Amino acid sequence: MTKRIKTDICILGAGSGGLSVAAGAVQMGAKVVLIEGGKMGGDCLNYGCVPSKAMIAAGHHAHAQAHSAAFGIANVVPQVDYAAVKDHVASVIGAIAPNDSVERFEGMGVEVIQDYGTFISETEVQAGDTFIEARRFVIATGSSPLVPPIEGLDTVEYHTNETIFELRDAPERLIIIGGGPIGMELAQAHMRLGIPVTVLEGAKALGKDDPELVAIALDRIRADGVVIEEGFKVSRVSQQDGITVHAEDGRTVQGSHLLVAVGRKANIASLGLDKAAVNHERAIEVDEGLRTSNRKVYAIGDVTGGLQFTHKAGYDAGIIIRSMLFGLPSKVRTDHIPWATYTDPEIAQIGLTEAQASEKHGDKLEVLRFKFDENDRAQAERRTEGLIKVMVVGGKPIGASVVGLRAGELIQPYALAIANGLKISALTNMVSPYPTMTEVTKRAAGQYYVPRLFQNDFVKKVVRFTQKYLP
Ligand SMILES: Cc1cc2nc3c(=O)[nH]c(=O)nc-3n(C[C@H](O)[C@H](O)[C@H](O)COP(=O)(O)OP(=O)(O)OC[C@H]3O[C@@H](n4cnc5c(N)ncnc54)[C@H](O)[C@@H]3O)c2cc1C
Ligand SMILES: NC(=O)c1ccc[n+]([C@@H]2O[C@H](COP(=O)([O-])OP(=O)(O)OC[C@H]3O[C@@H](n4cnc5c(N)ncnc54)[C@H](O)[C@@H]3O)[C@@H](O)[C@H]2O)c1
Repeated sequence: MTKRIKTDICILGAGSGGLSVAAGAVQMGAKVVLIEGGKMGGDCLNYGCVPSKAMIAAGHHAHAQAHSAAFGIANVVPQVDYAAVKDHVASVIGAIAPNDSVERFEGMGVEVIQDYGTFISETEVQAGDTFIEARRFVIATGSSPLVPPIEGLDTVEYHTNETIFELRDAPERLIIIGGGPIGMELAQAHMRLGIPVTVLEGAKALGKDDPELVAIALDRIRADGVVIEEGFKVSRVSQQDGITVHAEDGRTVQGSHLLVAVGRKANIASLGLDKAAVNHERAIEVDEGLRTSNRKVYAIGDVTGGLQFTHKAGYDAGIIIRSMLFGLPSKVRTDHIPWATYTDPEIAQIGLTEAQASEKHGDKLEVLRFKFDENDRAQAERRTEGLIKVMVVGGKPIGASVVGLRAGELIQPYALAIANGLKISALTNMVSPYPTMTEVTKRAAGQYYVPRLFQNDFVKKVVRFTQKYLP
């Protein structure tokens, strides 16, 4: 039966971005309709961040069993039950799912429609038999795995992030096409669970991060046993001795299972964007305030392209709530959005990398460096492979890059500093408890003062003078 709804805000997509808008807007008094065609929680909860980090955690435990001898504890060969690991993954998703559930959002007062939505005009969306007119629309439909037109791919059974976490029989040998964050995180997790993995990367693995840091991470990932073939331009895939992937240069790699992880495509195909007068090419085009070419329609998160992270979708949500609910001008910025790749060691980045900062600021750039082997906690943990670099211009950090144990946590003081335009002295003024890994963030900042204080003749003269005459 046809139903018609008039509302303040209608959101398409209940993933990281859409849920944040819905929760914020309804709790501040707006009437909100939330349309979700797939699973509540979107990619992050069901096929992305959560299952991948749960698998990484399982891999970490298996790896620790096999690598404890240096601590005086005998190594053992871990007995991995792949299906039980998947039960663990499912139970972690299950533990978080209530936060994103229909019941929770209906409890807050959101009207949730479980169907796919499509624009039928500039002011109306249809979802099943329901027609929704809204003062403002939010497109938060996310992205899907990009499956490139590789010859023969459609003749073999392949996985993407949408199916790999459902697989319960352990692959004998896993091939992953794509050495980005998805490929490398899942490669190392599987390897540590006892599954031989080969990653086929067309260019450079983890190519979006600082190459010096990436080299440190890749050394350890290779030491775990992952084979990483870079510059591997896939020409075709065939069903031959299991699955065989062929490169343009004649290399071939065989495996029992194939995971394709070569990037994302925005979920825009069935949104009726032309009827909504929303400009788009590969992703939805938005202005600085995340408004589309139709002023009533906003777009946030993965569907806009750019940085595709859960915390970016959540940040976008805050920007448009300000604008939709209070009419206040608000602009997105991206210089303060960090990211982390949860390989072991992790790699984390905020702001400009050294190469980007050098290109932009030339001689004005100072790069501060601190290695983890000078950190006592890293020594105690036997995790001394690690490096932090901080890019400083005019006394302020404009970027930081970290590789090492818990880099995703260690980047956060710099996330705070860059978000608030703090000087490098804000980091050196901080007192870190000893012994913690976070001390590396302060010690890196401290390098700023080494030439200014410890290698400075003028300072030395002043100190000699004061030592003569100070009572
Ligand atoms: C394997 C993997 C690991 C990842 N790990 C991390 C990580 O560790 N940290 C991190 O920050 N990011 C990570 N990401 C990225 C993160 O998952 C995304 O950036 C995030 O989910 C984007 O949120 P979103 O709200 O834009 O879209 P999504 O979370 O994808 O939500 C979009 C929702 O819209 C729904 N939808 C689509 N079309 C319609 C329609 N027409 N009508 C109604 N509903 C519709 C979809 O079903 C979906 O539920 C990972 C991604 C993957 C694939
Ligand atoms: N820890 C995290 O925050 C995290 C983890 C996973 C994913 N993500 C998000 O999901 C996005 C998608 O991840 P992704 O790893 O799929 O994409 P990506 O675009 O980051 O990396 C894809 C890789 O595949 C390679 N590639 C592309 N086509 C290829 C081909 N035909 N043959 C061989 N290699 C090919 C590219 O050179 C690139 O290195 C990320 O950019 C990120 O925004 C985040």
